[in-house]
Amino acid sequence: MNGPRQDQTAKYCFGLLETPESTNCTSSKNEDSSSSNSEQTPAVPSRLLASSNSLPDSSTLTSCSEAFGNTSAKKRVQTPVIRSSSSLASKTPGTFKTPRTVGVRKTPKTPYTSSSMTPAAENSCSVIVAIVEGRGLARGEIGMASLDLKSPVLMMSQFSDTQTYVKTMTKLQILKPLEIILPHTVCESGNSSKLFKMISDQFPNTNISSVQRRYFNETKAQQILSVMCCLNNVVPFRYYCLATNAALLKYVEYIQNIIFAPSSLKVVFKGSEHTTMIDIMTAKNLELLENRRDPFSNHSLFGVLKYTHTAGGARLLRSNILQPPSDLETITMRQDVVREFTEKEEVFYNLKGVLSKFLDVDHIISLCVQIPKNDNVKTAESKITTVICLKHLLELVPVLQEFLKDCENPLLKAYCKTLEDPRLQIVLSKINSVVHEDTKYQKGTLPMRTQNYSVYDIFSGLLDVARRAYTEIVDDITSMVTQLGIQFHLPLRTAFSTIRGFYIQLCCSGKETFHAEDLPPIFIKVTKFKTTLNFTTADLVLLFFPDRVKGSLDEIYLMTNIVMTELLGDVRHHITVLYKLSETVAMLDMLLAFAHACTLSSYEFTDTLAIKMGRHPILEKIGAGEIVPNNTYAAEDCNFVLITGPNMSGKSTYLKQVALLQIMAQTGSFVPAEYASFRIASQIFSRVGNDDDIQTNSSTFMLEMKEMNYIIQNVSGDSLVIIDELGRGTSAEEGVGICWSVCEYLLKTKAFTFFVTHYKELTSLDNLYANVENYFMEVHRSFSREGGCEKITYTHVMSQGKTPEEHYGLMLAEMSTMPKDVLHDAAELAEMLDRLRQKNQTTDPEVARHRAIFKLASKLLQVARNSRLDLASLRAYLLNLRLHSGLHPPTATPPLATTKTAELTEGL
Ligand SMILES: Nc1ncnc2c1ncn2[C@@H]1O[C@H](COP(=O)(O)OP(=O)(O)OP(=O)(O)O)[C@@H](O)[C@H]1O
Repeated sequence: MNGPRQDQTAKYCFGLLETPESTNCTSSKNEDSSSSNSEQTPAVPSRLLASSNSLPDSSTLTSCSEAFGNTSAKKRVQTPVIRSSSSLASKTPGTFKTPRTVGVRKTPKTPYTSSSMTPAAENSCSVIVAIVEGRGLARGEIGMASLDLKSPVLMMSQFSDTQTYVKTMTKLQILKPLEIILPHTVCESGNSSKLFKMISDQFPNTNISSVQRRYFNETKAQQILSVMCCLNNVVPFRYYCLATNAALLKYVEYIQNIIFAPSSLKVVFKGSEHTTMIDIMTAKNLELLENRRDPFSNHSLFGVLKYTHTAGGARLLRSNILQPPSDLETITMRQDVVREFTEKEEVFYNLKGVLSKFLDVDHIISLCVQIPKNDNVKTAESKITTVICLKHLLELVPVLQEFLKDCENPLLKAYCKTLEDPRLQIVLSKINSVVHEDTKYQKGTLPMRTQNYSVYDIFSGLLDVARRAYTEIVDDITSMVTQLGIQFHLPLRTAFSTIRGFYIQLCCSGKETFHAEDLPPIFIKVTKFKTTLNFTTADLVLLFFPDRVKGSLDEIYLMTNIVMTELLGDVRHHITVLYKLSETVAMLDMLLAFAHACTLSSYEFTDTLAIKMGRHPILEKIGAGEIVPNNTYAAEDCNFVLITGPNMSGKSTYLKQVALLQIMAQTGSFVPAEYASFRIASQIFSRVGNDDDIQTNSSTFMLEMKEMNYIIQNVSGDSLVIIDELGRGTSAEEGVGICWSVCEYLLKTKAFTFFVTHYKELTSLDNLYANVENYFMEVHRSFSREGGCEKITYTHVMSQGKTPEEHYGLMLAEMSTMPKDVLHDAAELAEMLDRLRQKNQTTDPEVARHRAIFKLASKLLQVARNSRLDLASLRAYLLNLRLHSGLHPPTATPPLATTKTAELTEGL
């Protein structure tokens, strides 16, 4: 064990070579605390320091070096805490920049350092938490990493949260952090995020520090953790929680000055409460958000369900697919809503109609809460637009409420009540006191600009004059463009963009196509955008743009800005009700989308997974050819389903179908099946991928092993696991060995596992384990006279038992142009190996008897838990069960079902 790993002392290196200076960090801390000049902060290993940019523009921010007892906060605001040692940085290849941290609140009292621990410190907080939130469509996706300085356990979690951040706050309450680290972008003064504000409010005694967002880097985290994690520890493939780890670990090293030994850190992944954890690889394998082959196609689960009309609804759908709820009450409540929507067609269409008019509520809220650093025409314009959009939203609220008022579902009633909140109307009347009542939100920059000056003439005649001047100018431009259109017989129209100003647009999407070259020379600066040609004329540029138009508009905006700033200040007092509105609209939109996608949806939640005639939802969306439905069954007595069958018979499709239907059911959506019963899964795992991971430089085999290790370490009794062709990246013997031991590991758990394999040896697992059930994909062979060879027809039907097909790989190969003698030799060898294998596969009658007893006992238990039959039917069913148990000779009594689930059990 004298390899290089041992030489890495208590230090992880971010792609840097180790140098002796790095070990001096701890001892230098005390020297640093007496210094007031943060540039000399020796707490940071100087060789790693790199240049830092200017600090966030905020007078409230104080330097993190306060943590080390420095006093001159003001000076430190101007001077970055961690500075580069340029000479050293330039000498070190690939120097890693240090996280430039800024303590937003007071000094954290670090109770524990790697070198000392006082008794008093033992009871105090010692957890440092890093949090990051996704952006754009991923907003609400929270990554969290926490490290208890008292024990080297790194807790990671990633979950979807609402705009009220209930889950985040709950988690923080549990963690009781000493310090919270956030990306600098969310803490910037005047531009701080809602998450930052909530944390500051709810954790007034916790230090909050900001770190440059670029340190929330998932690739770096993987590098760091690969060095720092315990050898058997596996890090989940989840982007945001990984990203937080990079910032957290770097922060702990540089600011708390704590360095962990390599392979010493334990990583624990904790998903969010009441949601199912789906790791990023599984999300990719199952094509939850994106089609694997074509990222732009909508052939993904998200694409199947995306009938949403609002951005908030789409975001909610996305996060629910990635993290479906796992608490029964939530799911059944949603199911009931979807059912009500499907039953009440009028309500469905009315709600759909009004929701399609909604704008992105979250975006409008964020515009309302952002305070620009400087006021200028652009920010003034944005404020007016925000107010008009908000007015538009609030005017839709009573309409939405009206359509919901007769709904019976408690969830819909609660949403209706939210919409009744008088604060919504208070905000609207405040807006109406400033903006003309007939001002309407309109699509497009030009119409919106015209609306923007529909503010009451608070400044008596002044604003009116400016407004009139602007209208005249716009009228002049419009008539000039109309004239040009008549002159050149072209369908021209006036257009406007903030960057370009006024310009002329020619639409080329109709019957006639226009090319830039064919335009008369009067038209200049021609650009093509999708289906339009955009251009201007010298007259338009000279006469109207920019000064005349811009001057009058600027005047309007600046005058209106004063009013708008005051109005938005008032709106912010009622911002919580707007967040609630946003949540309501998003949830209604998502549930309506589920109702839209609904075809048949009859399912319940029990302890059994039983799907009758289930179909693959994405395959169905693609709509190429007939979809063959299949049944699925897994229960306590049969929680391990082993599937064999020839290539192309539909095994992988079937596996994914099971997981996709489970996810759909847990989101509250329909499932494409005749009937289904699900057991709520706390985690869904998959090992399906077949690509080499170039990014992490892993071979196929290495990747399979990593993924399997992750599953093994995290699987629990209520997980759903799908595994496709494990072990194919190595030799057949090793592959069988690995598969066998993985199967045995999973068989010890109560997880529902669906395992697809080509290794026939594994089918004899059912001799040893009564909870293994073999299934196979049926194919039909026929002789094709035309081709003079055997033909295979794929039925895609799954049946119970082991596949009778032999050497199907060779059959497929025969269809290729492989030389006949090579194939002949291969067939002979395969047959020889088969004979050997069959010799070892004999079923002991005693084993078979034990198996039958186990099955009967499990079925009886299932009946006791789920039966809803009357006494006579139950008696008949139990008699039938005994007769078919294999413990007595069966008679001709037809099977009777207790519930639909039991019916399926029999059917399968
Ligand atoms: N139930 C089904 N109904 C209709 N088409 C199906 C069904 N299942 C699979 N298919 C189609 O059959 C083809 C092969 O399916 P799949 O890749 O799942 O087979 P496989 O058995 O996993 O193959 P291999 O062992 O080579 O990986 C796919 O094109 C798929 O669209």
